[in-house]
Amino acid sequence: MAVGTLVLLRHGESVWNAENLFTGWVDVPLSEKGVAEAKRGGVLMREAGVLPEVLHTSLLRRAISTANIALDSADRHWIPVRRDWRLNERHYGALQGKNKKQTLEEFGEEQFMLWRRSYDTPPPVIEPGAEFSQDRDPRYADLGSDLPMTECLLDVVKRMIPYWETAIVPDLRAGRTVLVAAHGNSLRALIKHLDGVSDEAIAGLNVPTGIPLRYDLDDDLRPITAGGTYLDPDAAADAIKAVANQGR
Ligand SMILES: O=C(O)[C@@H](CO)OP(=O)(O)O
Repeated sequence: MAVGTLVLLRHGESVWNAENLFTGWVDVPLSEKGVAEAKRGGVLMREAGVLPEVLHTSLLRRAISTANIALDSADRHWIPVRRDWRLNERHYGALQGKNKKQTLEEFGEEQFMLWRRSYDTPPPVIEPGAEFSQDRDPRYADLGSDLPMTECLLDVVKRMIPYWETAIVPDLRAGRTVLVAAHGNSLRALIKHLDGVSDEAIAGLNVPTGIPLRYDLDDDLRPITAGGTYLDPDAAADAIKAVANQGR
């Protein structure tokens, strides 16, 4: 049986993206612009004839809302859904809730970019009980020692791959069109895995909000077109630059 189609969708702009704050696991809603981006993401899927048959999301409302809005505008609001913390955004540790511009000014470009984009340097850990910590959040009550207090991208790869292999791959092997609605850094982890991007090169890879990225995969689950295809390539190119320049 042919392997199905994979569609990756980063949530639309959140209110904290708009305010330039590190977000991570903090459960902020979409901004008005983010809602519009999600709707347009659904229109792009419908127009391209990319019709998801199953949805996988994180446990965060910006991804959940984006998927609901996009699928509604693609007339696919009825498909089955699985949600898992393993698709959550990278936990940003003690940086959660901090302003990116101020952090850049306080710590300098090199440290700022290490925390944002290095593969294996996590931000400082968040204190349990801190305002933006998730250690008392009931949705993560069963995680035990898996609950992160900070994460680098390598940590995200390690916790995301088991979900990819046990939950998403079986849907693809069954020939389904699979929508994964997630986050900038959890999708970077997945793209790294899919495209075999090196630890160094992944630092320069950014994912725009709200623009579906389509991957057709061969029998070995390798992308037929490296990097996949954005359903609106021009808008994606502009938005990728904006993400790369955040904090400036
Ligand atoms: O704040 C975050 O959680 C992420 C995504 O918005 O930011 P960055 O792109 O800086 O990793």
